[in-house]
Amino acid sequence: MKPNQTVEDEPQQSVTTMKRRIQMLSLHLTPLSPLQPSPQLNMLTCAKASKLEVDNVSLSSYMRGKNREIQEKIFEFFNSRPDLQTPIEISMNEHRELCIRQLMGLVGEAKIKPFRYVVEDPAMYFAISEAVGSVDISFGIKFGVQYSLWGGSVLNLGTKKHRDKYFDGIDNLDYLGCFAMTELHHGSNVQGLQTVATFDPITDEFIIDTPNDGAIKWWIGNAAVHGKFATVFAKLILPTHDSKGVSDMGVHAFIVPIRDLKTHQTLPGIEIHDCGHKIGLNGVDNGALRFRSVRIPRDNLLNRFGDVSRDGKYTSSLPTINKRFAATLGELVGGRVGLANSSVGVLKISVTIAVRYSLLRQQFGPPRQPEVSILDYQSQQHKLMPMLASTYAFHFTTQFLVEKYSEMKKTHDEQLVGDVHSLSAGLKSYVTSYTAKSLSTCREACGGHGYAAVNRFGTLRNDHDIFQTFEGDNTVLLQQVAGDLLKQYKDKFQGGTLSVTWNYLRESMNTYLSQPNPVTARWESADHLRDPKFQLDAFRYRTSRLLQSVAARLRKHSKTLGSFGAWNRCLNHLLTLAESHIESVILAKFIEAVQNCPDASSQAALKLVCDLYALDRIWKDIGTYCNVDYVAPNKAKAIHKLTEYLCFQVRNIAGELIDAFDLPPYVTRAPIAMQSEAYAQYTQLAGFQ
Ligand SMILES: Cc1cc2nc3c(=O)[nH]c(=O)nc-3n(C[C@H](O)[C@H](O)[C@H](O)COP(=O)(O)OP(=O)(O)OC[C@H]3O[C@@H](n4cnc5c(N)ncnc54)[C@H](O)[C@@H]3O)c2cc1C
Repeated sequence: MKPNQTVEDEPQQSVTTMKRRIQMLSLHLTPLSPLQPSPQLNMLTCAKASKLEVDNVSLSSYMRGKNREIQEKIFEFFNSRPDLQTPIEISMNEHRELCIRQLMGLVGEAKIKPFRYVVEDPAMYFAISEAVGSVDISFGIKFGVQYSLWGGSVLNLGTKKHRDKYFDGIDNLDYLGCFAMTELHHGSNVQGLQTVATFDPITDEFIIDTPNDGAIKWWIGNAAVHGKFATVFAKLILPTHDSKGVSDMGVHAFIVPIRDLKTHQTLPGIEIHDCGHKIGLNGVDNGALRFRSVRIPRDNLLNRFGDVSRDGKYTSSLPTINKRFAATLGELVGGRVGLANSSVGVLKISVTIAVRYSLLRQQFGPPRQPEVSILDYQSQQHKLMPMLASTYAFHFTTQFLVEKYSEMKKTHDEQLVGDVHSLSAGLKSYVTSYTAKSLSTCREACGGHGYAAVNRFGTLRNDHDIFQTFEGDNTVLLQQVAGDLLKQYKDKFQGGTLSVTWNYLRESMNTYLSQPNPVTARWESADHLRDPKFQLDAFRYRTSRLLQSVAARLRKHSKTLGSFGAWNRCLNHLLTLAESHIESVILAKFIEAVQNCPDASSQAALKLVCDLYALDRIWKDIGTYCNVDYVAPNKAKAIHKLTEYLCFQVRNIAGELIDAFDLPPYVTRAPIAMQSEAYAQYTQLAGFQ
């Protein structure tokens, strides 16, 4: 009984409450009579009545990155060149040839030369890469292999002599190249690579060898058909001076010419085979490479982190194999930043097609009234609106990642290096997994027409799927994030400082780990639930709890299982921790983006979307929150109701939110995304006049 309630009021209240409950129940149990308006539609009308007005121009200008102009130039160029557009049906060989022509067209005809941006202006480079991937994902990956992997390894792992010798050839595509790290037996475990590069002091050369079939370089992009060079990762072997033995200096990178520059013939000692037809990305020629005593000059060692002198002495500013290995791999994080960024690009395209079509498509409706748009169904909103909200959330967070990466490239600040490494691993993993799942959801949300190849979900899904695996398998990358969190946690206890993205854990040691407050656990007003402080606290509380509990479990299990066994025993827990942390970072960045938005109407729209992102995530994990008494049952119910309401609200501005991505029709392309002309396009394509 409430404090101001009288005893006489009570039975009256109970009767009213009971009546209301019976009414609610009967709504669920009674089949809708043809004359009755559906309760869902009543809710819709309500939601529509309070529709936000969105100033599309300002929202879209807030969303535009500062490098939008170059993206538009790329879209215009390819839009004007039907001969460079990828048809729906294309054979593997034709697709490979088309991809190389697309690349040549970009550089030679559109005069866009991205190579210098790899180091000088990464934000510009990633913007170009995202736009190129919107033309064709195979083209985007081929572009990435040339400039980010092959070119990036030369710039980031080599020194001035390499830059001077190779820059122009890579830039103008005379030196098409590959990045040969993975072997048949080893992908994720790069330290397990077996290819060897043995120094020969007599000839001043390295001899590259594939010691067994397991060491054949596998999956190497650009190798099967087009590549002239490869950056080959191999164990550096030096003869020792004192005895007949040799010493293994760990994995290093070497430039190995694989085809003749003029004749394009495969060079002696090198065997190249085709990895064949793949599930997707068939415009990229992945190949396998075997080396038999291939000699390369000593200068071809990419020697930024370790060098060999003429007399065979090894020098490095880094003291151990592990440190050199970490530094080498650390220079390659640009690829992950690019993949996270491009994956958001794919998600935007997919959500745009699905939402546009869902607004247009009508099925069923109240009796004797027009049919309703399928986006008016609660289930359709449930599939697509949180996805739209996540797309916005990822957009702002990957922008932040790109900024941090660019800053790191300029300053080489050590703390930033660690921060970007972990953030890029976490975001690449989280975003690409999310996009991969969403592509299937979008296809299904568009019904039969979603299955037509022309509407693109199949190609997008197949081409994007491998984003989850290359540049670091997602499950492996998440473990790096978890490992980093645990290290920071331990350092903190030992008096160290936390890096910027992890700052919130400082508080977690105090506030977040205290028992949940039983009073706030019951607060259920919309104002409270939509307060960014509540939302962020909830995300961070979950991360902090997971961190503390997994640390305790690891300590306990390592006594009996050793560290490897204990890690494996807690693996799922560790992965949940990493995802939870990444979600905390994503929400923090989204909230910041909402707060920084200068236009009031755009800010209101973004706030709505951000609230949906936050509450939907909390709702998805509501069991955890309830189990630890962070959220009481009444609050859980309020979160659910509010999430559904926000879905309705976001649905009402879904068209505007999609338009703010500003994707030209050339990029979306799917006829079902063509707004009002969708069906006309469709029938024309099928051959109807
Ligand atoms: C189309 C394509 C293009 C590619 N291009 C290139 C290229 O140009 N250059 C290049 O060098 N490589 C390239 N690769 C290789 C790619 O980088 C590797 O496939 C990737 O690193 C994963 O390694 P793997 O295939 O050995 O997978 P594995 O490491 O064998 O993984 C298989 C499964 O085991 C799981 N697993 C592995 N280790 C662990 C662990 N510690 N804990 C829990 N689970 C684990 C993974 O999660 C995964 O589900 C390409 C691959 C493909 C398919």
